[in-house]
Amino acid sequence: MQALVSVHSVPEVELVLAAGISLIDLKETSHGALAALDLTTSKAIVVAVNQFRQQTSQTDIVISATVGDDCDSPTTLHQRIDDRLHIGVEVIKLPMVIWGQLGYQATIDHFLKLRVPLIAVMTPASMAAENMHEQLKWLAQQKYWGVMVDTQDKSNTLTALVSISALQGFVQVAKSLGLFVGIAGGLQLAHFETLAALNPDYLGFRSGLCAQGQRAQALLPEKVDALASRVSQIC
Ligand SMILES: O=C[C@H](O)COP(=O)(O)O
Repeated sequence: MQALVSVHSVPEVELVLAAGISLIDLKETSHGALAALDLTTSKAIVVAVNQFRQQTSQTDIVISATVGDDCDSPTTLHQRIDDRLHIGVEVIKLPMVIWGQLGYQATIDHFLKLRVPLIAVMTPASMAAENMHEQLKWLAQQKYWGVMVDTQDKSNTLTALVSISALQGFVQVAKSLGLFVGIAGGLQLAHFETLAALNPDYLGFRSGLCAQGQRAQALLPEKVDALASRVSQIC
């Protein structure tokens, strides 16, 4: 299992890479849950990751990016995805309000046909929905690369909103369908063991690694190190 950490600057990605975290997620953390990071900063982060790759020959690093909590049109979505792929982002995360909306299907299909790895982000409420299995099946049929659950309201942790058994069902079904599956949403380090036991492909973190548990604050090196060490202990 791996850990994903959302970063919003070059110093942050350097900290995270040095600790041994392999899933690097570009995100604007000052507002929203899946806000897109500006392209200039995103590009600088990608350059820093590529330098690190060259220096260390590490091959398991993956760079993902979000494209916004919402979007105003398919054209804007196309542009946002294209821009990020162009600078070297490898995986694109899409919120449910975008991937679940018919109006965006043609745009999304375009990138799926190009084999661009897309992650569909699901809401906590959808974990308990009767059609959760069907939705995962549909995502797999569409050839999404992965799926993850994440919270929108960062004042609550995922575990306060979704039962462990519902998360277990989500992970099991997604994995059986060949989707790369992640769990995130206000997770603290204390949640690590319980959620890692569900055997997702990754756990995603931001708030729980920041000063005062506030995702807009800086990442704390000791917490990033503690996360990396927990990951290495179970791998
Ligand atoms: O994709 C992972 C998220 O950025 C996690 O953020 P969070 O821990 O603040 O919910």
